[in-house]
Amino acid sequence: MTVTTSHAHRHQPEPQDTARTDPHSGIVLRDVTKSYGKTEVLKGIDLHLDPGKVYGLLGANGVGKTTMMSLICNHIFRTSGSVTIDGEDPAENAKILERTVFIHEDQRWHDDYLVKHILSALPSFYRGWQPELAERLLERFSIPRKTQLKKLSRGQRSAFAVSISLASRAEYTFLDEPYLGLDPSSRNIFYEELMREVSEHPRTVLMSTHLIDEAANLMEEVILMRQGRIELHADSDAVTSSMTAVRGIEDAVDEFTASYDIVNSQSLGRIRSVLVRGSLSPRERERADRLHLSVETPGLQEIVAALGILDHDARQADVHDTQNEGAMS
Ligand SMILES: Nc1ncnc2c1ncn2[C@@H]1O[C@H](COP(=O)(O)OP(=O)(O)OP(=O)(O)O)[C@@H](O)[C@H]1O
Repeated sequence: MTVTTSHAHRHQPEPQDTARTDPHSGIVLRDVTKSYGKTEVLKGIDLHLDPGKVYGLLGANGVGKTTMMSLICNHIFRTSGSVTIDGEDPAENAKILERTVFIHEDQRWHDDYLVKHILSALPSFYRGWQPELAERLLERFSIPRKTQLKKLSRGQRSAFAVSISLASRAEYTFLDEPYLGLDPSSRNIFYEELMREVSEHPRTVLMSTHLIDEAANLMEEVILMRQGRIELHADSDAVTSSMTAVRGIEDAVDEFTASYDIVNSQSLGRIRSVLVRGSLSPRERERADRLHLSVETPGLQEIVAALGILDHDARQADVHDTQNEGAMS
C-alpha cells in the first residue's frame, strides 16, 4: 500500500458521534427499511453522514451496502422510513441529485459512444464538473479518449468510472466498489487522487470496499453493516482499538480469554488466534506476557472479516432452521 498520508483532514469524532451542529445538514436516514418481497434487506437504518467527511461502508457480501447507497441516491425506493440530504428528500429532487454522484461496479454507460463524447456530456449532469481534472485523470490512468466505451478493458472502465466520480466534485459521492477491476497501481492512483481531492475540496464520500486495509487510511469513520443493520459507526481508529487480538499456544490463550467476550477464534495446529472485545489494561498485558501470548491491536480488515464469519454462521443457521422447518412440515 503506497498511500501513507495518515488521515490528512481528519476530525476526531467520538464513537457513535451523532451530536451535530445542524441536525439537517448532511445525509440523514431515519428508521429506513427495504424489503424485496418478504425478505427485509434493510431492517431499520438510522444514520447521519456529515458534510465533508469520508466514510467507509463495510460488511459481508449481501448485508445491504449497495441497497443502502442506491436508496439514498434514489435509484431504488425505500419501503419505509425517511432519507434527507441537507434537509430535503432526494426522491425526484433534481436540485439535490445533481450534487450527488453514485458510481458502482456494474455501471452502464452508452457503450457505443467514444470516451470523449461521454466526457463532453458530463458537465451538464454535474454542476461542479472539473474538465481539467478529468483530463489529468484520464492521462494518469492511460485511458484513450478516442475509443468506444465498449472497447475499454474492465480495468479501464473502472478507471473511467472513478475518474468521473472525482472530476464531478459532487458534494455527495457514493462509491460502491468501482475500483474492483483496477490493478494495484491504478488503485493507488485512485487512493492518492481521492485523498488529494477531499483534502483540497472536502466532500462527503461514502465508499464501500472489501479491500479494507489498503483503503483504511482514507476512511475517517467506518460504518459496519451486519444483517441489514448498522452494527457499528465510529471513528476508524476507535474501531480498531475496540478489539484486541490475542495469539499463542491454545491452552494459554483459552485460559487468558476465558473471561473475555470472544468475537472470533481460529486455530492452526496448537496456535490459537482470538479476537476479543475491549482493550487490555496494563495489568492484563502483564498477565498475557506471563503466559507468553502476543497481544496486538487488530487491523480493520481482521475485525470486519471476523464479524463476517459471524454473519456467515448466522446465515447457515437460518438455512438450517428453514431446512428443519421444511422437514417437519
Ligand atoms: N433486486 C433485488 N431483488 C431481490 N433481492 C435483492 C435485489 N437486490 C439485492 N437483493 C438482495 O438484497 C441483499 C443485499 O444486497 P446488496 O447488494 O445490498 O448487498 P451488498 O452488501 O452490497 O453485498 P456485496 O458486498 O456482495 O456487494 C442480498 O441478499 C441480495 O440478494
